[in-house]
Amino acid sequence: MSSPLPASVLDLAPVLPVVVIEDAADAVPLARALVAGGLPAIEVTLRTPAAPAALRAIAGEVPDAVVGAGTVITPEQVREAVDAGARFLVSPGWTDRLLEAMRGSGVPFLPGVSTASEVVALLERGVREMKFFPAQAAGGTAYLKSLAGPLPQARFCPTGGIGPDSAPDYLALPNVGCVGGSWMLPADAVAARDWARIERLARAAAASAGSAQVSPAGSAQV
Ligand SMILES: O=C(O)C(=O)C[C@H](O)[C@H](O)COP(=O)(O)O
Repeated sequence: MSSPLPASVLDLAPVLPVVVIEDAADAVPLARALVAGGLPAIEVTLRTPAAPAALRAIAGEVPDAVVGAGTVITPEQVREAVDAGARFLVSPGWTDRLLEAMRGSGVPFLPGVSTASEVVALLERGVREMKFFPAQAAGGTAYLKSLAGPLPQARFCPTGGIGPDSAPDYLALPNVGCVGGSWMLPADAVAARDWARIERLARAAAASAGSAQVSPAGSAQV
């Protein structure tokens, strides 16, 4: 069996690849390429009909991966994802109904925020770890630095528009635990099933995270 997971999604790995899978047959080789490149925590978005089968395949066949579900926006999807083997849940936003389902799921979760009021509302509900989405469009590192003043207890996984150049800047912030993104999974590489290229890009992403001044709380590995 796999080792126990950290209680927080932010402490799984510094870089969380965000995967969109059109063909469930691609799930296992894609996950193996990410793991081989040093990215063991993998978010499979529930944006495609293939997603539940992809989750199930990775959970069953890639023991070194820690697979979770992204784009979880309904309580029904919480159940579907956990049933398929998701070991963490990520959402681009949140509602009280969704939060209740995520809390009841038994796996760590990250609701998404993009404003100070949403952060305050989650803190009020006892949630301190959040996805910051869409990171670049919502204000990037400058916005997260500004939040750290009044709201230092909140920690984030910024996602959305992050690339190899900006990832280390995010990871250097004290209120960032990990960054998410799809930059190591170009659509043409996935379409061509170029797993070797994806492994190279994953390795570069993992290395750039290693070169950032990661805060101690964000540096834990699986
Ligand atoms: O699907 C979700 O739940 C989302 O919230 C959106 C994703 O996190 C971003 O689409 C990934 O960002 P990119 O690296 O810009 O591709």
